[in-house]
Amino acid sequence: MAELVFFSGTMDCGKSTLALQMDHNHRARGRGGVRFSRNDRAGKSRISSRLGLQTDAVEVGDGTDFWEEVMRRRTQGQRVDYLICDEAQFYSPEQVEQLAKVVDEIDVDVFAFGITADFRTRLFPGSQRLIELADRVQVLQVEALCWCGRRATHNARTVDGVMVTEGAQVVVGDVDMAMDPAATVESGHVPVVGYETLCRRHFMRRVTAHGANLMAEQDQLLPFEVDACLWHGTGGTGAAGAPGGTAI
Ligand SMILES: Nc1ncnc2c1ncn2[C@@H]1O[C@H](COP(=O)(O)OP(=O)(O)O)[C@@H](O)[C@H]1O
Ligand SMILES: Cc1cn([C@H]2C[C@H](O)[C@@H](COP(=O)(O)O)O2)c(=O)[nH]c1=O
Repeated sequence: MAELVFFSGTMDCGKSTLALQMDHNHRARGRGGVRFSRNDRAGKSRISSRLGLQTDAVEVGDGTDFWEEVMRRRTQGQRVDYLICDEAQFYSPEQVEQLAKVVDEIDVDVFAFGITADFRTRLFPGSQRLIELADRVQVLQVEALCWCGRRATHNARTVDGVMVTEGAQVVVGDVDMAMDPAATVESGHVPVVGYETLCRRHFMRRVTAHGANLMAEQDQLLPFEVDACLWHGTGGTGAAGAPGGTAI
């Protein structure tokens, strides 16, 4: 029996890699599939993984109707056993309902991949509908990490290196683009939007890796020893993880 599965997690946890792997494995066994994506970082009509793999895909737009897409291909004699749907957080709730219909009415497996929540911790409408309708929501095994070493559960947005909680829901970007705010003072500068995965504690406190390093530098200037028990000791990678630092 066909299934609608939502593979979900934070940014940078391997969703697109898994999408490409699943497509490969199903195709290798003779099944016919169609790959879809929307707003991939590599550009239109692509599915790209940070591991270096990328392939072509059908770009989903506001007008895409998944039911019609599958029926058209089948009418033309193309075999369609499954759909790979990357960046599914950007699909509309109606499009997710079309995916459910494809599963239930014509027995096509749908494997959807996407983040659940935006930089304000609010569900994307497409992800919300997937959570409501999917046969299974599968959280990816590979965990993105916060700078402190804890599992990352939230996607923070930075503008010129500073975490923000206001702005448009959709801004395509990557996790490597956070920059030093001090480097942005020259005139004519176009703000750089980036993302950073954080644990809930540091998301709520708005402490990114850059902020944590700044605080650690300030700590080192203190003329006295700060009680070591302030350090939460989770094995963080930044200087802020060092014993003796202020608890952040
Ligand atoms: N140079 C690298 N070596 C090994 N693994 C890497 C490398 N770069 C990225 N990765 C892995 O790729 C994952 C991101 O994969 P990707 O499919 O692009 O994520 P997502 O689609 O969830 O944003 C990272 O969590 C990491 O495990
Ligand atoms: C949190 C958040 C993310 N986005 C964008 C940024 C990326 O282009 C994609 C996520 O891609 P990934 O393969 O999972 O890394 O979503 C956004 O538009 N708005 C947000 O709030």
